[in-house]
Parts: sequence; structure tokens; C-alpha cells
Amino acid sequence: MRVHLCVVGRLRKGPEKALIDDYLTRFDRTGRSLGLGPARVVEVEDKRGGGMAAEAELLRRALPTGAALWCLDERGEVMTSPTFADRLGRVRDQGRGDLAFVIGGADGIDSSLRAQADMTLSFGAMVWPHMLVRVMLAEQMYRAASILAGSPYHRV
Ligand SMILES: C[S@@+](CC[C@H](N)C(=O)[O-])C[C@H]1O[C@@H](n2cnc3c(N)ncnc32)[C@H](O)[C@@H]1O
Repeated sequence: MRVHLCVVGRLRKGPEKALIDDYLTRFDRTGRSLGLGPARVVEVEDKRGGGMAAEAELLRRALPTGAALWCLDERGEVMTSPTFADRLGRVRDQGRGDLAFVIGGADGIDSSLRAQADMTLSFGAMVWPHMLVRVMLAEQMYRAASILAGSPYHRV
């Protein structure tokens, strides 16, 4: 199952990008034997100032046809890392070829796109900057693959 992190905004070279690349590389390596991955980041940027609706349209175009859609939003479902891993495994076991995560920009994800999501995931009630959410999501993906692989990275 290919995994796509569809995100608003361009991430320049720096510590966040290095962390994301590292976690996604580890996700790919750990997930390969589990039918998870490869993962890729798809960045969209609205240059015309069209706001959330324009960003949502760009994000929709980035979604592979038939992909399961999980949106990141502080108003979404809070879950443990093992539950997240279990959900990831279930989407794979349903035979979905693609899972797309969406992380919004400074104004968030347009409600019309959030309404299309199969699941909305929250990293807690606080609002985080989208760049940090990318890092947190990449780490949770690697953690989930480690849990499914039974490797010791995740300690309960
Ligand atoms: C700065 S936040 C957007 C601000 C706020 N959510 C809004 O809609 O006005 C940018 C993106 O980061 C993600 N994000 C921020 N905090 C989050 C949280 N606690 N849980 C999950 N995703 C979060 C969401 O995808 C959000 O669209």
C-alpha cells in the first residue's frame, strides 16, 4: 500500500525535512515486508491566494484515484500509537493500493475536503504548525510499521 503525505506548503532544506526524510526512509525499510509503503510527500502551494478552497482543490488533484483519505486535524480522533498501527494495517488488508494523508496549511483544511475523509486524525487538542505535524506524522508512520513488524522501537 503506497502512502502519500499530501501537504500544503513547500518545506525547504533544514532539520524538519531531514527528520521527515529519515522517518519515511525507516518506514519504507520496515514496512516493505509488511506491504506498507513506499511513502512519498506531495507538496501543493496555492500561488493565486485562493485560500483554503483553492488549496483543497490542489490537494484533491494530488490524491491518487481510489485512495483512502485520512485528514489531520486537531478536531479529529485521538488514538494510541498501537490503534493507529492497527488502522493502518486494516486499510492495507482491505486491499487499498493507496492511503493519502492530508495536512492543511496555516488556515487548515477546507471543510469540504475534511468531509470527504475516511478518517480524521488528531495529535491532541492543541494546534500545531503544519511543518511539525509532518514530522510527527512521519514518525508515527515509522512507529506504526515497527509495531506491526513487532520490532522493539515502540515500547509500551
Ligand atoms: C496551523 S494548522 C491549521 C490551523 C487550524 N487547524 C485551523 O483550521 O485554523 C495546520 C495544519 O496542521 C495540522 N494540525 C495542526 N494541529 C493538529 C493537531 N492537533 N492534530 C492533527 N493535525 C493538526 C492540520 O492538518 C492543520 O490543517
